[in-house]
Amino acid sequence: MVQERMILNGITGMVSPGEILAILGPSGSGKSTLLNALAGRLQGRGFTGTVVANNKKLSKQTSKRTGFVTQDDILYPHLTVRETLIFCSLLRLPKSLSKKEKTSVVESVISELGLKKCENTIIGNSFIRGVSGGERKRVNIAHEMLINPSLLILDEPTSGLDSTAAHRLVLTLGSLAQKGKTIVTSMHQPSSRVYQMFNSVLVLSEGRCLYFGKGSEAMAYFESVGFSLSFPMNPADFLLDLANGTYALIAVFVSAILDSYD
Ligand SMILES: Nc1ncnc2c1ncn2[C@@H]1O[C@H](COP(=O)(O)OP(=O)(O)OP(=O)(O)O)[C@@H](O)[C@H]1O
Repeated sequence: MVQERMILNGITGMVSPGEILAILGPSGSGKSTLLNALAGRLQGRGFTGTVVANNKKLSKQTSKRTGFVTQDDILYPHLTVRETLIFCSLLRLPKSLSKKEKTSVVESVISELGLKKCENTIIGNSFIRGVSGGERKRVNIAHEMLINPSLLILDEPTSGLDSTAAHRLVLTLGSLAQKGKTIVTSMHQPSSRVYQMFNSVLVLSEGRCLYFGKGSEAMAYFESVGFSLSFPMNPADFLLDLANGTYALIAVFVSAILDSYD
């Protein structure tokens, strides 16, 4: 018999055009599952709850306007960046567009994602040297940008990138948001300068929502409920420690010591 398991429970949140919502939480907390639910990819697979876009239930029409950048890519190592995007545009863009129009969509996405410098470099893999890790992530985003999505969902787009490349990538996401896109991204360990670019954050801990609100107000909220910092640190690290239960453990430990003095 198949055993059922609760992966997410009682999550509520919202995000508007022009904003970046970051889903934070430790490994296994349910970030990818939540992103899949938001994209309507869990329907009929034990998913209960409601996801609405512009006050309407998700439909085929909304899925067509949703771009989903997965954690693992499936790019052809021998194609160049430009060839990859042309190939994808020929497959994904409507038949009503001519080849010339599809190519011009590719041109604008290449410049929007800052890929001009490497457009003729092959993608590569672990055996054949190709684009850098950061450029590869951008190609994945470009892949989804070809369909001009209203909602762009990204699963750990900065994993494996150094802090500078991660910051640059999130700056690009910020510029897409400024053009009116709605961005929802999971992120494992954002630096403080990346964290301050999020409009709102949703912190998950074992499938439950620990915090949903403005990124800039998270620390004040946790301070108001008794979790304050003893020294300055990256808010994202603090939230991850909370989600991992580290602070709760410290609180229990301190109270146990106090009890032993009574
Ligand atoms: N189809 C499934 N069947 C059983 N368990 C699942 C399934 N999908 C996810 N899980 C479990 O649900 C939990 C959450 O998984 P999920 O991939 O959403 O976490 P995550 O926060 O994205 O993790 P990571 O940061 O490591 O990618 C994990 O314990 C995972 O093993």
